[in-house]
Amino acid sequence: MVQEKEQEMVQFRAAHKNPNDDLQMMLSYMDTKGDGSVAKKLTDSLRRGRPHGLSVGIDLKRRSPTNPSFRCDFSDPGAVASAFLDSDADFVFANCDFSSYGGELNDIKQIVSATRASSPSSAVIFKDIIIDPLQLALAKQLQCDAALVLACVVGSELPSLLDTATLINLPIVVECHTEEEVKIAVENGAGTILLNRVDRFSGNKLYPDQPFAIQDALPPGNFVTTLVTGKVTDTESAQKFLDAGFDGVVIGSALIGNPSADKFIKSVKDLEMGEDAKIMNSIG
Ligand SMILES: O=P(O)(O)OC[C@@H](O)[C@@H](O)c1c[nH]c2ccccc12
Repeated sequence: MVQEKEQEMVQFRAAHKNPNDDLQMMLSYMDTKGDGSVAKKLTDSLRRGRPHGLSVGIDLKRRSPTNPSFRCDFSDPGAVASAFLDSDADFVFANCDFSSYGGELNDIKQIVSATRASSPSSAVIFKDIIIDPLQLALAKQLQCDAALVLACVVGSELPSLLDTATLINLPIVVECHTEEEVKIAVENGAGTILLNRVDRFSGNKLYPDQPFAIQDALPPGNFVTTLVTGKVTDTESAQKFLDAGFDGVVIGSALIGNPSADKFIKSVKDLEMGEDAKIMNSIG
């Protein structure tokens, strides 16, 4: 996946190499309008379930690299996004990487405009294999509320991508698998961490309890927004994430193309933190 993206980026960089190019210009100047409202919108949307409930995000994908049997050929991604938001989902990941997720730029435009129209406070997060700052500028140009960066893909480039994101005032969601990745992300100022339970390096194996194992790497005081993803298919595990203090879950194949999706969203959103967990989380 990363190699394919590298190839694709050769052309993309060439198309945007002129210093007067819109994306280049965006990367060259600090966004001085940054007053914290962009970050606040994202946090509010990702923490809409708080103080005692979970938020639900949708991974709007037609294909899944971790689950080859999944496939859903919707033609109007804006309408699909609106339908999920009407069913009380809180935010949407819009997929850009065609070969892995079956998304494309036009999809993102449609998802952004449909979301602005039907649920303006809901965040749209640009999801791609991000390896170049130009992609952050693209996410900003498409008016996404944030972009996803995979810690395992960018490695030592993570701090500089986070700096670029700060410069252009685009919040970043950092996807992490390990405690080490969480530490590096947090040390470098990441405001939102997405913990993925599916490890792409070990043949897409599911580690159901991984989020709990790496929670210690998060700073105390709820400053960082935390989401869990990877084969979230039942309310029992969602309840555990809620009690452990996570803010939300991101769900893909269990919702896309599922005729009972609205019921599943409702059942997750109806969960309430257990009494012991309320005490623990108010201290932690
Ligand atoms: O519920 P699923 O089909 O397991 O997929 C969701 C998610 O784990 C996966 O698509 C994913 C991996 N990384 C992400 C980052 C953002 C959104 C979604 C994802």
